[in-house]
Amino acid sequence: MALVAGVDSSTQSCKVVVRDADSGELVRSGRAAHPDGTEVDPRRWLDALHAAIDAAGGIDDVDAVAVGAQQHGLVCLDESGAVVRPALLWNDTRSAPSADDLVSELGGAQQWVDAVGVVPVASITAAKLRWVADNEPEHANRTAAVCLPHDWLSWHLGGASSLSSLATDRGDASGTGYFSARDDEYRVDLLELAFRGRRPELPRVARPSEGIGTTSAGATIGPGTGDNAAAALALGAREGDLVVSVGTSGVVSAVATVAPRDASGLVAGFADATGRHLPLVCTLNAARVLDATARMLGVDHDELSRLALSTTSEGLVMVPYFEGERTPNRPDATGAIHGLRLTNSTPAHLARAAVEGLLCSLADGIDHLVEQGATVRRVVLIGGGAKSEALRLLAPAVFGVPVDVPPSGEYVADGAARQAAWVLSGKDQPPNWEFSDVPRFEADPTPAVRQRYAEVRDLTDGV
Ligand SMILES: Nc1ncnc2c1ncn2[C@@H]1O[C@H](COP(=O)(O)OP(=O)(O)O)[C@@H](O)[C@H]1O
Ligand SMILES: O=C(CO)[C@@H](O)[C@H](O)COP(=O)(O)O
Repeated sequence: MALVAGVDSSTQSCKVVVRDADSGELVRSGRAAHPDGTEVDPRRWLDALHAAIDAAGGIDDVDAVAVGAQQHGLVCLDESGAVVRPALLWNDTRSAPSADDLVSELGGAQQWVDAVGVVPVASITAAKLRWVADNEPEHANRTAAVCLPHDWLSWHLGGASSLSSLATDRGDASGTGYFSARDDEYRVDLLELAFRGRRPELPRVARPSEGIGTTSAGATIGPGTGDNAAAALALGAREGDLVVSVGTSGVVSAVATVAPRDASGLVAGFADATGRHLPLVCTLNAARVLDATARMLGVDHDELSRLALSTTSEGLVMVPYFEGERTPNRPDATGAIHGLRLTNSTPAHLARAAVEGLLCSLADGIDHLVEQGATVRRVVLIGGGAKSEALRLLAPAVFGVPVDVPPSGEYVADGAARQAAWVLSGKDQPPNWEFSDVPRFEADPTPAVRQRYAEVRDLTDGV
């Protein structure tokens, strides 16, 4: 039996799954925590990867491995391959003014969409490069190569021999702001614009099922990809499937054969891991809104969910911009509670408002994707937040459509494992792994909840 391993190096933790390459059956798994914070030394990701691999019983017996990881994070390397400064993560908003500068320097949002399908916001790698160039010129001058979290981990799995052996894939490259998913090529002019004339080496963009190296134990290393592209691959997403992920980020994405061109910047024109496109809306505030609300109420997640389901919100609305927001682009916004009355000032109402506020921000994301031409055949809910029963039960009410919730699992790591099996097979298409029956959640739509959220959403913008 050939085995493959898949990795999800996400914002909060590293997860490893080992699966049968032919059937996809789960053989074993492991995980390890990442440090907190919006800048992280990549070597801590490597520590967590090794700890997660150990927890999964090792990967010396696998034939192929691939890495999925959080998108956009900026890893700067010097001539020797050493890390120049801690990686700036996708949810680090200090680069917001740099993003605005880049948009105006190219002539506006439409110019960026025409060039790379993406309008820079703080999360996009190009904005982080500009921030380093303007604020840490000594680090910028030492930077000989730039890559993304998954590129860097794959490179280390393969021995990290030289900068020229760095490789990435189209899915993750499309989140940099200097790669066009539509034209399948780097825009070195935009890299230079972002890094103020510097031209660091970039990872080679491998084909979706191309091996990019071997581990010390001889396993083939797949190209890997960004976490959202990996999740789509795991779920076998087809046109009409909207994948909603509630992790640290809230993401709504859909595979498409045509690249979107959204000059409003709400929908990013990323690529998927199979050669198609992955129009995507991403928020900064998702599972941690529930974490914070549970903390405020002094309860655990199960109790938060029970409280939320024990009442309606009765006019209480939470706007969940706890960490600023990316979609809409309000990096300085804060969270807010609206509509407090003596009658709704209870832990249960607050719990309900938190779940509904989070779902309303995701529902806005669904609307944006539909406005960009996505069709909705089904909505699939994944990510750590989907473990909340309240989220599962209230999602179809707030979204106004039935919601499929696959069994709790590591879909990003699974997508990476499926890519590894694809690389191993040498075939045109990923292997046909069996999917178990997916429970469908249905509920009467509650448009009044969204209406009330829309009335107050824009009242708090910055401090
Ligand atoms: N039962 C639960 N209800 C709500 N949130 C949960 C539950 N269990 C875990 N989470 C949250 O899910 C998040 C982790 O999800 P995950 O998708 O792994 O995130 P990431 O990919 O960003 O690292 C954490 O914020 C965690 O607190
Ligand atoms: O920035 C994006 C997508 O554009 C995020 O989806 C990151 O890729 C982080 O994902 P999680 O760790 O929250 O799953």
